[in-house]
Amino acid sequence: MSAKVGIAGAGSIAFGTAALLHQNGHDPMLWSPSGASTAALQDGLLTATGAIETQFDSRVAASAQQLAEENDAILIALPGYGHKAVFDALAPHIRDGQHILISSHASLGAVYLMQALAARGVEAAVTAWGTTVVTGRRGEGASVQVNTVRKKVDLCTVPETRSDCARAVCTRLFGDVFVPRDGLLAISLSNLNPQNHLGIALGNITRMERGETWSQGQNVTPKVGALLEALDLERLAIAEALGLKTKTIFEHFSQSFHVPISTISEMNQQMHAQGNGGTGPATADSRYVTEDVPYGLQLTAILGRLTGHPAELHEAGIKIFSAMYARDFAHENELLNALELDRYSLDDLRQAARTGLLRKTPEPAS
Ligand SMILES: NC(=O)C1=CN([C@@H]2O[C@H](COP(=O)(O)OP(=O)(O)OC[C@H]3O[C@@H](n4cnc5c(N)ncnc54)[C@H](OP(=O)(O)O)[C@@H]3O)[C@@H](O)[C@H]2O)C=CC1
Ligand SMILES: CC(C)(CO)C(=O)C(=O)O
Repeated sequence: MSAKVGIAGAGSIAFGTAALLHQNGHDPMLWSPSGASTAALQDGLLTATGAIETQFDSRVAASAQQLAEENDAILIALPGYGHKAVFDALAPHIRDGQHILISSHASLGAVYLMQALAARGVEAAVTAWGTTVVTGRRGEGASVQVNTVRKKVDLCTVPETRSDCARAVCTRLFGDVFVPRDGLLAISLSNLNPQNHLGIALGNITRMERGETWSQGQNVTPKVGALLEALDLERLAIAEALGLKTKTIFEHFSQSFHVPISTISEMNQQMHAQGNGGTGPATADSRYVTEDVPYGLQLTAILGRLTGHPAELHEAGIKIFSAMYARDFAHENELLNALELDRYSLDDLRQAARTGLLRKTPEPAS
């Protein structure tokens, strides 16, 4: 049966995911928070090329309220720095039993949203994806180039009692690609973009700043690849300390970009050779830094400190980019700031990762 899916966002992932939903027989509706990114759909068909080839007339929402009210499920598909504003706009209109999917989840955003819903007495299931189900870039007008449809996407749901039901919903909408993970901390640690983009942006910052057109995969040279592998070891050490299973960087590139396992540099050279190595950012004002540093690296750094496995390269990346951009990326994260994370212990975070609600664990009576 065809489902109505509201998509908050109208950029590359929103368009690509709408195309996948349409291809799977469902009925997407897009919402652009400013209205700017859906303007091209007023008199144009959404046109996908690449890994998905389709063209259709997409529904467009005029407001967050319309998006929530006219759809069965809601997918959040925009950069992490827009999540809080979009959750605040949607939360008053979400109803009992509705499914909210976050693609990709950033910085315990699912907890922020669950708490807003709990304050209204609404019981909805919030599902966090470790990444996106497609990759791509929006092109001219209402077009999107879909570079890849992933074979595996990690997910978890809060409250965890809704996990099976939420996974069934995701599978019906997007296909049998979802791998259940053990709560929101596992999902946070399974998003590899922040660490990968740290190495890629650091190694290519002058290209970005000068607005050059450059191949991302080809420029994961052996030394950039070695940095990505070292960053990965920090992330895996934190996951292990938390008793959580997450994929390695080698599995990530192999499952997302369909290349055999080798060194990370060689895998990226192979992606470049087969045409899905992607194009790197042509501006320093890129989400590879402005999203991934505050909304990705920062949480890994916090978890590293809490578990006694400091993520030194991640921490150094936050400091280096803060110096380059003259910003304080460690304190820019609107979601973590709103959750006041430093008031809570690691055990409180572990609970919240399953329930969606961040509460102080009562001190044992002395
Ligand atoms: N593109 C890719 O291949 C991949 C992307 N991702 C992740 O997926 C997510 C979406 O990425 P992508 O679609 O490429 O990003 P885009 O930059 O294309 O997203 C643009 C959308 O984000 C909205 N937006 C931007 N800033 C804000 C803000 N401050 N408040 C509210 N809305 C805002 C825009 O709003 P408006 O409509 O008002 O202009 C627009 O709808 C990101 O988290 C990204 O890291 C992960 C893996 C691959
Ligand atoms: C290009 C790609 C797929 C890999 O870095 C990506 O994750 C992004 O655009 O955010």
